[in-house]
Amino acid sequence: MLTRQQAVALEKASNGEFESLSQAAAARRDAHWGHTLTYSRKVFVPLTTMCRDDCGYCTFVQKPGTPGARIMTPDEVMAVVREGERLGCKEVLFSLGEKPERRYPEAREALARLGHRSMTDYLVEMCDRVLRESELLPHVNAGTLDDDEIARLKPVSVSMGMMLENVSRRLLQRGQAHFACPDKVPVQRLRTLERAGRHGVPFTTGILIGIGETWAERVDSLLAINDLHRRYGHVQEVIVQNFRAKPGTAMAGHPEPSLDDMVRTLVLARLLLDPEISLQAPPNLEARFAAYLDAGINDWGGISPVTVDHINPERAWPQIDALRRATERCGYGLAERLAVYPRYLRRPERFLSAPLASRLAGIARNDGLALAQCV
Ligand SMILES: O=c1nc2n(C[C@H](O)[C@H](O)[C@H](O)CO)c3cc(O)ccc3cc-2c(=O)[nH]1
Ligand SMILES: C[C@H]1O[C@@H](n2cnc3c(N)ncnc32)[C@H](O)[C@@H]1O
Ligand code: MET
Ligand code: SF4
Repeated sequence: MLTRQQAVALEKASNGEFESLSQAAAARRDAHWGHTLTYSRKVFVPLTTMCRDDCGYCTFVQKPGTPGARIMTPDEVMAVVREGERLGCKEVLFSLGEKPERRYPEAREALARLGHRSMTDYLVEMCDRVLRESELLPHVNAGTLDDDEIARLKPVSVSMGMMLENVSRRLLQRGQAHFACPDKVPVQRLRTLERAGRHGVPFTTGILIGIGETWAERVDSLLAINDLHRRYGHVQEVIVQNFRAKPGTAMAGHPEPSLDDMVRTLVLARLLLDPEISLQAPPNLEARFAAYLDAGINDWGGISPVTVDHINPERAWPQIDALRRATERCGYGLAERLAVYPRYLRRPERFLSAPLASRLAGIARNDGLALAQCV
């Protein structure tokens, strides 16, 4: 739809030019996804807040020795899951710090008390427990993963995710967002994305904008995602997320991207990515989120009636009713979806373990979720 050169040149497009591109993006969304926006009703489980990385924008991460640094116990996890079940949630989003046991003895000790040697081992156990003891479906957002980790997580989760963030290597330099972050080295992120493709894992990824990257680097990040999707067919959704500056972080004084920047980047993403890739932007990180609809998004991501957004805890989710009204005012409907997109249910032999495939087929039948509309 757009060449790299055209996409890079968009940085300088006038408002008038952008207007027509935004219409093209919305038309591309309508043609593929119809007039329905989706969301996933979920609970958010921050399995551990300890992390071996130190992203300049992150308030989720807590250093051992501070009160917030911990690993949730199985009982704590299951209490959240049961509350989600009571309120009709269908997804458990496990989001966690990356491999804290490789950096901190405190993390190794806490894991040992739970009977494990790595966070991934514990994560596999908890996903399995969620599947056995609840109706909810685990989705894993654990950062970079190796082949063995993906192979062990695939049978106990319906999908996995990891934000690419950006392919820019500049951001690893001292004073930049990803300084001292081994898991934010672009080639490591890309390898995880590729491994997920080879393992046939329905995958959520995306870019974080406003962290010091250039427009051309956003273009290259989206193109890298699209290339991997063309090889493996596994990228179910791409999130375009706006950086929010947080007090107490290295990037507290860094400017946040404007609404116009977000809208332009969403248009770029919709026009660069293959149309079957769902395009998601979070409604809780921008008060005027309804403007995203004109830029071609088709999904609002996970919304929880139970838990806060642990990554952006100061940003409350909109109530689902309010999201529905805002979506309807723009002429679109709102429908619930599962953590895994429908097209993967049509190719279960590659993308789902057999028990999960039959379980999902049952849920889709019984709940009449928005499964028909997309390819
Ligand atoms: O609906 C989803 N939302 C996902 N989200 C969005 C999340 O639910 C929230 O919308 C954002 O964290 C808002 O702060 C992610 C956000 C990330 O930054 C990284 C990974 C994910 C993964 C998912 C996901 O798989 N499904
Ligand atoms: C889980 C995801 O949350 C995103 N993330 C982490 N910190 C912030 C922030 N301050 N603002 C917006 N998004 C953030 C990153 O993209 C990470 O991959
Ligand atoms: N640590 C992982 C990442 O940055 C998971 C989300 S951040 C809590 O990708
Ligand atoms: S964003 Fe993820 S990888 Fe980075 S510090 Fe926070 S928890 Fe760790």
